[in-house]
Amino acid sequence: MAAGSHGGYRGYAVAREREHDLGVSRRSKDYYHHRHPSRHRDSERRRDGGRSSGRELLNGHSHRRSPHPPSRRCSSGGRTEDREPGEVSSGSGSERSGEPPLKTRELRENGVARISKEDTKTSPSKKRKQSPVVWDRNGLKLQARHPVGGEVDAVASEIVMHQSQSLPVTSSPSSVADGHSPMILDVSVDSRKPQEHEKSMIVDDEEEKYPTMRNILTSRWADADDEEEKVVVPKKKKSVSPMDSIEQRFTKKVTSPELGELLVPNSAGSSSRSSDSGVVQGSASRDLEVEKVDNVHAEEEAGDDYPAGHLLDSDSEGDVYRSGTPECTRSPRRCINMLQGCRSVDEFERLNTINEGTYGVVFRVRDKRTGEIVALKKVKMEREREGFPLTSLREINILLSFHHPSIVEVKEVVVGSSDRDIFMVMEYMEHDLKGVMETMKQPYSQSEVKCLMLQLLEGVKYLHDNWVLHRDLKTSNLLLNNCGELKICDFGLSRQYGSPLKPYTQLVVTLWYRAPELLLGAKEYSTAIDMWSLGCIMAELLSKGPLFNGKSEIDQLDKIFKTLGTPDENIWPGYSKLPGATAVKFGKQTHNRLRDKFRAVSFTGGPMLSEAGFDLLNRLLAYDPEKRISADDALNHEWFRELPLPRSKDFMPTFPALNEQDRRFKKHIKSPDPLEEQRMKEQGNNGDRGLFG
Ligand SMILES: Nc1ncnc2c1ncn2[C@@H]1O[C@H](COP(=O)(O)OP(=O)(O)OP(=O)(O)O)[C@@H](O)[C@H]1O
Repeated sequence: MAAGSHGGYRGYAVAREREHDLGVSRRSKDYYHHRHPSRHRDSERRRDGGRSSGRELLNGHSHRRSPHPPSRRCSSGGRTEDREPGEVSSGSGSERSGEPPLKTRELRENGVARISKEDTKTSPSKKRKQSPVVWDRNGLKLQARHPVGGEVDAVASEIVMHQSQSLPVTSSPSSVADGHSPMILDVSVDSRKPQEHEKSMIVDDEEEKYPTMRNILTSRWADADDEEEKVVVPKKKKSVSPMDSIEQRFTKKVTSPELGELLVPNSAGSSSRSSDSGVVQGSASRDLEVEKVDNVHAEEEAGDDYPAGHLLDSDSEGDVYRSGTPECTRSPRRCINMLQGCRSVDEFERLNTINEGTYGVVFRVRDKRTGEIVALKKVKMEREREGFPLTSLREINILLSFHHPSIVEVKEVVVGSSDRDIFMVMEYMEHDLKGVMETMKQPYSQSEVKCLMLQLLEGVKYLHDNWVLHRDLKTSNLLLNNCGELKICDFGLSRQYGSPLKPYTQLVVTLWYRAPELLLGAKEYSTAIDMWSLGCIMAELLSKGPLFNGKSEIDQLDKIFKTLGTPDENIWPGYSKLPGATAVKFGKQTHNRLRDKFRAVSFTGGPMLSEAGFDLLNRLLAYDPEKRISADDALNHEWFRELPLPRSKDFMPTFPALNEQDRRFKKHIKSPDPLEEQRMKEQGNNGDRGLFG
């Protein structure tokens, strides 16, 4: 049991008063020394009052700059090695450029970075990190780099979801060495599909209109080994018959499916299978088909000719592009029965419903076999006309691939009695941050916020290092347990991003946490959107209330501008070119008033934030996405090194397990969610129609 759990919540309040953000427990110091030995030495040396050096203009606000601006380099190896068991890891054992994944010298357009080709070519020392997840692109020929190097047919590179193949916590894409997308796809245009290729270059929305073969079998594990990546494996896949290939895979896997493992059917269209834990009878209709039905992305819906229940594997030739007959018989090697080998949901005893979100309902259950309490998230299918919801597929794909202490773990996928009952089995967490804050009388203290922010930043760094944008970071998507651990959940809106940036939909991120570039219509965006959300979350942790709680996009922008000042070309080059910048006239607010909300010293009980803390907050909320601090740099920010030091997880407050209750009908003020917004727009019930109607 965590030390902190002895005291419970009442003890916590008393302890917090005692701490009062000044005294730091010896344990806490030990934690810090242990965690950042070199940083501590540095900070000892630096504690000389030289904190008033540079000044920098962020958000039009002149503010103090840390005397030791966060190094663009992140301390790497030491941090990982020195970690206490269970401590979050930055996940970076690899080299760092000191810049966010996409950063090299960049061209700027609409305030959003575009990578320059010359730069990518002239950075031979930088190595692109492989993305763990590969989405197929219809109309494009996918050539995936084999984990041990070289290019292989995308189908050949299928990777079975398997615990032992978890993506290493260490990763750092750092940069792009060859100017290709970090998706590791050598994309050559299928000459038969010129128009499709052109379309795919236009916008993400467009690209995603196609019923692509996104599937959870094409995940790929990042491989930090330079040498291995350089090895070229001959394209032997072409010479292997599809059926051979399937059979090989089938015979290898069918007998003992591992947790989360996805199996290939032994014959086209047939999917009878059993597992030792529960027989799951299948049929073609039980298979899952990846269908392009993404509620959020304003994407074109798939043709009606895809029956529900098939998952198509990637197609390296692009020849099933929007094809109307996805039956396995037509293209057996592409048919993946991802349910094969999955356990039945009957193997779990339902304890209670935790919550019902937009994309699924979450239950607390007990695994009858092991007695373990886990969370089951049922994938919502009713909104899908057919096929498997893309959002859920992405979530399953990413969560099965990722293993990090700050990211909720999906253990396996299980199936129910009906074709459409698919569940993710996740580690169970007692609370989510939003629920916890609603029950707290006082906000978290600075040292507690530091503990939570460090974990959050570690998780986000891991995602960004692995080329994934979460795109919906908010307090209800941050789970907490009574061991003081924070884990990011809900990857329904997440997606892989690449280099160069491509246009993506703006309708992502719950309104209150949505970055200004999204609100202003930027279609090219990157990791900075998640960092903005983190700024909003940090402020919320400190004040126990949302920072910008707009009711509509315009209201949201208005609230941001009133607090941070109205942006202009000086503080945000490219701002005036953003579609929304001229669409609405906002009142001119010249000052950044953020400091008024977070005082360095508070006599009124309001949230307190030191200069360094304010500096970090301001950098997270920088208007210009290029100036916005990266997760890597934020982890190295002075604030985490100054007193009060981050609280040890062991001493974080504990609360009665909120998730043992049914929280579905609890009334709370909720930020409009992108899916709800989309629905309202579809229904023409837009209230405030937003910047773009
Ligand atoms: N692993 C878990 N353990 C305990 N509770 C969980 C877990 N995963 C999710 N929950 C609870 O269920 C809620 C909804 O989960 P999640 O956000 O994944 O669903 P969603 O349908 O995508 O929700 P949203 O509408 O916020 O997008 C969370 O806020 C949390 O309270």
